Amino acid sequence: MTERKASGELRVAIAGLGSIGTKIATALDQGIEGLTLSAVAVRDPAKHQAFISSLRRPPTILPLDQLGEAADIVVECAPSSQLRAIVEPAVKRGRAAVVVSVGGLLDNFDLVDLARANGGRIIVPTGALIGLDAVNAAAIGTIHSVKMVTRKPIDGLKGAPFIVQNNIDIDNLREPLKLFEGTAREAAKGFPANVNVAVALSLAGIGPDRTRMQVWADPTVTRNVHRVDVEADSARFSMSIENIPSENPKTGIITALSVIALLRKQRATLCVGT
Ligand SMILES: NC(=O)C1=CN([C@@H]2O[C@H](COP(=O)(O)OP(=O)(O)OC[C@H]3O[C@@H](n4cnc5c(N)ncnc54)[C@H](O)[C@@H]3O)[C@@H](O)[C@H]2O)C=CC1
Ligand SMILES: O=C([O-])CC(=O)C(=O)O
Repeated sequence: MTERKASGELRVAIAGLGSIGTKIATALDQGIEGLTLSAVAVRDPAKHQAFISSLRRPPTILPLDQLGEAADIVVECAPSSQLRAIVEPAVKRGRAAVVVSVGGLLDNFDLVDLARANGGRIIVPTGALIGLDAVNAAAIGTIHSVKMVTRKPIDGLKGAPFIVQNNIDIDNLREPLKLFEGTAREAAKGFPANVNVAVALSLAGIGPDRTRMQVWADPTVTRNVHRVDVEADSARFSMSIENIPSENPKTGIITALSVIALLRKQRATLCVGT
C-alpha cells in the first residue's frame, strides 16, 4: 500500500456494492483519513446508479479487472465465485487486495504467491469474528488447538451446499441441529457464504486443516453466534460474538465495520490493536 495519488491519498476501489460494499463506500465517501474512494465494480450498473450518484464524490464504475489500475487498495466484497477475477489483476499490479470472501481463498491460494512475486498484498480483515489479534500473537508461539462453534438462525444458512447436497430440512426445526463437524477447510466447501470467519481464524492460527469447527442451525437464536476456544503455550482463551445480521441474513453488520476499521488504520496516526 505504498503508491499514492499526487495528493498523498491512498485510492480505494470496491468490488461489489452489496451489504458490505455499500457501507464501506459510504464510509469512504464520508471521509476516512488519507483515503479516497476512486472506483467501484458492480454487476448491474443501473441498479446502483442512484446510490453512486448520491455520493459526494461519485467513484468511476469499472470492470473488475481494471480496479487495480485506479486504486492502491482493492476491497473485494462480492460472492466468493468472483474472488479470483478481482484479486488476481490487483495483486499482479502490486496492489493490496482486502478479501472478505476469505473462504474462497483456500481454493485460490496461489494468489498469495502471485501477490508476493509482484509486490502485492492480500489482507484478510477480522470481519465477522473476534480476537484474530490474540490468535496471531499466540501463533508466534505454539497453538495446540483451535475449536470453533457457529450457530446461525435458519435464514442465515438457507441454500448452503452442504444442506442442499445432504437434503437436510432446516425449515421446520424446533430445536438446534448440529449440521456439520470437521475442519475449517471442509466447512468452507459446505458453507461458502456462511463460515468465512472460520477460514480467517484458521489462517490467523494453525491453518484450515487443523482448525476444528461445528455448524449448527439454531431456530432459537436471532444472531450469528460464533464461539472460539484456543489452547496455546502462551495462553488459553475463549471468545464469542453474537452478530446482528445485516440486510443479508448471512452477513453480520459488524463485517463492514471491521473493514472500515482496517481502512482507517492504513493512514491513522494512532493505531490500536495488532
Ligand atoms: N469475512 C467475513 O467475516 C465475512 C465475509 N462475508 C462474505 O463477504 C462477501 C460479500 O457479502 P455481502 O456484501 O453480504 O454479499 P451481498 O450479496 O450483499 O453483496 C454482494 C454483491 O456483489 C455483487 N456482485 C456479484 N457478482 C459481481 C460481479 N461480477 N461484479 C461486481 N459485483 C458483483 C452483487 O450484485 C452484490 O451486490 C460474501 O462472499 C460473503 O460470504 C460475509 C460476512 C462475513
Ligand atoms: O463468516 C461469515 O461468512 C458470516 C458470519 O458468520 C457472520 O456474519 O457472522
